Amino acid sequence: MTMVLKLFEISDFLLLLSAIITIYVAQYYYKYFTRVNPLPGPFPFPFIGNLPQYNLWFKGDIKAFYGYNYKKYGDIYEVHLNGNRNIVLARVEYIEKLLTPSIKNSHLARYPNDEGLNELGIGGKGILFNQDHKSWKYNRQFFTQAILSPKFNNEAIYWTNRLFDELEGYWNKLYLKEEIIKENKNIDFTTWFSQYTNDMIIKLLTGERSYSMAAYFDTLSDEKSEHPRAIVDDSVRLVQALRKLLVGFILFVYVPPFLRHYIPYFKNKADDLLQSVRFINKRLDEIIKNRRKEIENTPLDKSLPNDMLTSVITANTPRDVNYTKTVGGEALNRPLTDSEIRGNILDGFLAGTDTTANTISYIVYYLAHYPDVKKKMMEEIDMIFQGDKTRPITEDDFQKLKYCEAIVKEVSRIFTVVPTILRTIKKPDEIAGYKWPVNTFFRINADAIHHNKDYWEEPDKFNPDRWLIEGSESKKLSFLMFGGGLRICPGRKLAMIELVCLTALLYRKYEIDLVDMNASLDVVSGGVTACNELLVKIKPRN
Ligand code: HEM
Repeated sequence: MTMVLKLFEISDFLLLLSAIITIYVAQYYYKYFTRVNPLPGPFPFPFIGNLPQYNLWFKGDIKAFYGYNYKKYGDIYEVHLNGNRNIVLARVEYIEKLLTPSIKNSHLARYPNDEGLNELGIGGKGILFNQDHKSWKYNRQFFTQAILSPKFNNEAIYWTNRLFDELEGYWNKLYLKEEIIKENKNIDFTTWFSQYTNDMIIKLLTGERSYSMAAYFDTLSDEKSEHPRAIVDDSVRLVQALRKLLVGFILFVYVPPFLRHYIPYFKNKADDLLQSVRFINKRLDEIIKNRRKEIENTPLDKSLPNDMLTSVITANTPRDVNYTKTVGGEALNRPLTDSEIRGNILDGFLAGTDTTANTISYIVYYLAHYPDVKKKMMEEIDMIFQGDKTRPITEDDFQKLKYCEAIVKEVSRIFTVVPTILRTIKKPDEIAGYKWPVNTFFRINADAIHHNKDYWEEPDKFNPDRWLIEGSESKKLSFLMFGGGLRICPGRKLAMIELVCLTALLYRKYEIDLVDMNASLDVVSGGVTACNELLVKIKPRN
């Protein structure tokens, strides 16, 4: 009897469960088939949308996934991921409203919701993850003021040279001694430049030295770097926490709170990330506090360092030459709080390291495959430096390195490091010929736009010269290396300084060859397309 009851109970339970699932599935597909503006796209599954196609077929590679669907479905299609309907756009005519630089443009949000980012403590602060229009505008004003100032640019050129000297010091010991050159050792270029950009951005943003390159050198060499171990370890801890946040924040954007809070796999990851954020905040707060003290103790007539931290601390104080009385028509003439300052510094790190480091790897890859381009570049470099392989690069040199600049742009067009750009509309609007409700999530496929023959002549040809032909400016919004509109990358000048100067510093002195000319680029593409490894051999140029 109890057996029968038990069976009855189990079958009842299964019946109930299957009824719930059937209702959910029916409701899911009812919503899907009655959605506003149905567009072509891969067919979604209940609960998981297009996750199987994205994860199983394309191994979570954004570039490959959106590239494949673009070929199949065209300039406008939809995919369903992470509980959101993504409208994917690949024509400049479709994105004008989203990326118009007018202050009247209200489509400034990136993500459909910011609950998770707020929970992580990075939403509503700084600029990168800030979806609050007023607060974003306020912070962006000071970020831009700091990073685009001439003295910041000079600082960037100075540190590009200085850290390159440090890098060469390590390379000399590891790869370039007479007896080692014969061994023809492989260098993982990507890892070195990832460490380089960490050290570079931390110095420029905070004025503090960090020792990522030294730490990497220490892992490769028996002879250790000259920097005290404790200082190296301390800076590595900060960089590791920052990198964890950079890679992991997406968990707080797309994974539902229930999973983050209660399901062990997600909860452990979420807790780990929250701990990293607490650590980062504590370290940055210490740095901010110390700098405030240093500034207070510096007489008004004495100049201050040129890093971003000093600029944002002194913004809207008597030290500020650009005292800003209004921001977007509103009186916001107060200095930034510590929490706002922290948000801006954090954003500079998150947005300014991997983007730059990976681009330099792609430049090396393309130059190796296009000897004619490399030859032309060498002519420019040799003309400017006249055989001097060691003098620091100046602002004047940077301005003259036009072909190097064209190479940076062409590599970024043909192999785009940020393949898609995101916007969510916060009021209904007509976009790409359809009327969309509030909170529609758009993904602009920069990669596809960069390869569209309507905007580019022979789009698949790697041709830096296209950037130098007078009067052949690319069509508005067809080049999205740095995004566009009001949220365009504020670090673009810094990025160009780093990339152009590094290209010249590297090639004026070294011959750089790929270890395997037949290998394609080894990349994984998320928000940023990251190079896993780029093995090269270097030797001094004759
Ligand atoms: C090759 C290097 C770089 C590339 C390709 C790049 C690309 C981008 C792109 C595509 C965006 C999104 C723009 C949009 O949504 O329209 C962006 C935003 C941003 N970038 Fe960069 N970036 C680079 C370097 C840097 C550097 C060096 C910094 C600063 C230190 C920086 C700071 C930022 C910030 C703070 C944002 C957010 C802007 C906002 O939301 O208002 N980036 N970047």
